[in-house]
Amino acid sequence: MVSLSDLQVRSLGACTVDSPLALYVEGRTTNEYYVGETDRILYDDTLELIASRGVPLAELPTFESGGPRQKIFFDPATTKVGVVTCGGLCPGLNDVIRAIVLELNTHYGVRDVVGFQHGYAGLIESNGHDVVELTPDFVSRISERGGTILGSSRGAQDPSAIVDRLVELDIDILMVIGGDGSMRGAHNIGAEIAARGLSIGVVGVPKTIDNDIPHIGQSFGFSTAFAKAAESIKAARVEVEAAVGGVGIVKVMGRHAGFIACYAALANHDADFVLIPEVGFSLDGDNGLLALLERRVAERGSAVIVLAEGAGQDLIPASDRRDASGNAVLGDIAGFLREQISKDFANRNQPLTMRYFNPGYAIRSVPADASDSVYCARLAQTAVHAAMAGRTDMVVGRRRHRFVHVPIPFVTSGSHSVSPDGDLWLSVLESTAQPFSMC
Ligand SMILES: Nc1ncnc2c1ncn2[C@@H]1O[C@H](COP(=O)(O)OP(=O)(O)O)[C@@H](O)[C@H]1O
Ligand SMILES: O=P(O)(O)OC[C@H]1O[C@](O)(COP(=O)(O)O)[C@@H](O)[C@@H]1O
Repeated sequence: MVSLSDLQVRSLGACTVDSPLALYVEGRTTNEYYVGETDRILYDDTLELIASRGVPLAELPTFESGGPRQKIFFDPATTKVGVVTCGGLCPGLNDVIRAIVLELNTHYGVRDVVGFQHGYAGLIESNGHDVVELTPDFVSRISERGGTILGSSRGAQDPSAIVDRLVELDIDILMVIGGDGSMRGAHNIGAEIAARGLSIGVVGVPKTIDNDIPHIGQSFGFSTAFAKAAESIKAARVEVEAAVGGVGIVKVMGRHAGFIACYAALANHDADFVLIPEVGFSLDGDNGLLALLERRVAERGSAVIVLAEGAGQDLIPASDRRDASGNAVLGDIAGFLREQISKDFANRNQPLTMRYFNPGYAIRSVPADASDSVYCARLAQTAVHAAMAGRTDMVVGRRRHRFVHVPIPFVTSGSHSVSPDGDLWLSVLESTAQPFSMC
């Protein structure tokens, strides 16, 4: 088993760059390691993860740098590429589709690009969805619109039927824009392709508005989404300040991760309490939400609660419902809090004006902002370079300002969430109310 300190010793010169294990520090302050021979990059957290699984150093999986290759695998003149978007919406989907098409056309001369409609369902012939021809003209202005021009869906689809369709349509590369579920699907499709001995590449561009995919840094569209969420928090602040005993609840998406709630709360200073799935909280007691809220409203006249949808699930009856893809359907924490707060204020004879905001779909359906738009384009370009070079069963991501190739199993196992001891959460606590949810 290798420890991080072993690697650090090696990185300081114990190995030469000719050794397959050779590591040297590329930038000592960033804690990233560049494997000279393979043009691969390692990071502390990856090394720790791998070391904790007891993987021998020689077998360390590493992240290959993204970018164009001198040798490509597919002949652009005969290559046909399919694009699909799956799962929930996210700002920037159309930017990614656009940039994939333009990169394939402009830099590689690939003219045959098609889109499958409504997620993996569009790859099942019997569902009867037409295939859309994606030309540079067709995609040139699509990034001005939110959502995805291809449509999306949830729900299990048979990888074998999908590969049948890819073969039937002569697809050489399938580009999947989707979240962890989509990438599990992409991995299964890749396995079916490998089992049949076919040369069809499957390359992913990871998508999640919740920003909870591990190993890829910030996901595209997230920054647009939390900026939009911040607008609702501001609106809630205006409303509650005008009311007598104003309490605002702004529910944002975030099934398992509270990044949208935290970043939106930090973007301006209108939130008093931020509730996220990663940090439990209680309603009752001196340090419980109800007492803190009552004090806040008594002192300042109003309060705004930013609530990630996955927060406080232990306080309400568990639901055994699942969505079409098998994701657990969350209990209605916002409804529960509204009820409890109303009862509590009534019991204390304290005036209350409740304002409830649920901007979830409004947040994720907007077009990407300028920064996300550029990020989407760069991710898409990296994905095209990887795909044309014959890479498969991988996604692209940006880590520490660098575009890399990440094997799909890395992004479908583990999770990325707000660390209760980390800088982000501590900043939220400093800028909002008491650390009640740490109890
Ligand atoms: N565990 C899984 N194995 C294979 N395919 C899956 C799995 N989960 C989801 N999928 C496929 O990925 C698609 C999108 O998954 P979903 O969980 O809804 O969204 P996301 O990709 O955003 O996580 C679904 O339509 C389904 O076909
Ligand atoms: O109503 P839908 O489409 O099922 O989406 C709701 C869910 O989608 C999300 O935005 C995440 O979607 P993905 O898992 O597809 O990325 C969650 O935050 C939210 O719970």
